[in-house]
Amino acid sequence: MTVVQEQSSSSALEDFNALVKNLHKVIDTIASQVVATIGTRDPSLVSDKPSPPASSELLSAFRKFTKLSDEFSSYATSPSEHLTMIAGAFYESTALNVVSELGVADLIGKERVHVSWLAKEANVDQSRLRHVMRMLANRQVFRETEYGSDVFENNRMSSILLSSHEKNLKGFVGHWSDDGYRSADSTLKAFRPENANKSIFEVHHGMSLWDYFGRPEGAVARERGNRAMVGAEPILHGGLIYDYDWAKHGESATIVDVGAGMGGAAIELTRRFPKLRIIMQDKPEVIESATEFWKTNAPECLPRVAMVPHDFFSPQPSYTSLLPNPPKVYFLRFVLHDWFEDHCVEILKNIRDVIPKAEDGGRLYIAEILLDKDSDRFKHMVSAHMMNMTGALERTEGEFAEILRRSGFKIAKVHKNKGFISLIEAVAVPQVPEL
Ligand SMILES: C[S@@+](CC[C@H](N)C(=O)[O-])C[C@H]1O[C@@H](n2cnc3c(N)ncnc32)[C@H](O)[C@@H]1O
Repeated sequence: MTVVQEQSSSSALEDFNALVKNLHKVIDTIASQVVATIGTRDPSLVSDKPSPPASSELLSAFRKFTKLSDEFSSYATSPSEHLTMIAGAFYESTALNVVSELGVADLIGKERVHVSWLAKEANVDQSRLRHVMRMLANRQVFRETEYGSDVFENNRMSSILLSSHEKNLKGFVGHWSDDGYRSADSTLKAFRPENANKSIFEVHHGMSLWDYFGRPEGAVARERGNRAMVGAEPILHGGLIYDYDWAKHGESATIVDVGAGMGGAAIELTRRFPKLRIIMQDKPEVIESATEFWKTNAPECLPRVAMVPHDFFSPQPSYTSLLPNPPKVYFLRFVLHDWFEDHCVEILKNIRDVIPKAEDGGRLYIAEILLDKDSDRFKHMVSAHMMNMTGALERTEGEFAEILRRSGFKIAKVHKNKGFISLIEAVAVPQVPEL
């Protein structure tokens, strides 16, 4: 055991001063960029207009700010208050789930409405609903016209709970604060050594998330999970689609989106690159929902998309005999973070068997959150959610390098872009290691 030396008060002060200096720096960047770049963003948060895309500099300043301000708040609160806030964070989470399930944002629409009317329409207790609405308004979700007025309206945050919003966050909220919340109840039990190879979800439900999704009683959760990936699009893709030139593989190249889900990424890609083709692979029931989703939301792109039921643990189709232009590019977004390392290797080896050589244009792209020393609360929460639902975690670049090495690939480049996800570009190495 190492004995930790107590930090001297002068070095603690130095740390604090450095933190304040860094915070000032990012606040200055944000302030000047907000004025210069997104001057139209309504600072009162009342507007329901989508925010214009922010610059990389601004997004990176926002990320730094969240991390530094969290650190700063630990100086500003007592340890007991700090821990209480962490212990009680689930109250905000459940409050959000309640308003999402009740459809409060839809009921409010563009009006200003009294909580008594809301409670009547939603058939719930008025004083409890008021309490929840006020707690959320205090966290900038909904706005009470004046404290104590009991009159609420939607704002920029609550507007993404509107069902009419193509990328509404209702699925995400349910997936995290209902399905995730429930199985998180078994966290401590899952930490026992006998459960090391199971996700918390599996310990709780006695079956994996994917098996649960495939059963009739898991249909609601599956739909939420699928919709979560679409709703999370604005948070997650950041620069994935816009900062990277996907057309460099050829204007009408074909990309195989492995474990594509509803095609959250594929929709954006086909919209942005009007000749690009995508082969979307996923489980049959997901492909069925995805087809319906595309018919409603992106019918104009559908002719360039092939929806293919495919289990990524079975050999990849080679497509060579089927297409004049067989695919050279394989893409996995938020797939590997669902799986333990050995499973990831299995999935990637199946791709390795069919992907063209690097010199012939073969490329594997993995879009995932990469953990590093700058990772903030958001990234750690996503990682905790993965540990809960699927057993895996978010990974570092080094951990991906090892998974790729074992699968017969190597990293060619890591593209950092706006937003949370990084894009790992990998190429096949001639020899797959025997492991
Ligand atoms: C976290 S979601 C990511 C979806 C999509 N790539 C995205 O970023 O929106 C993981 C996806 O893997 C799919 N999946 C799980 N097991 C699979 C399997 N054995 N074969 C194919 N897809 C699978 C799930 O159905 C789900 O759509």
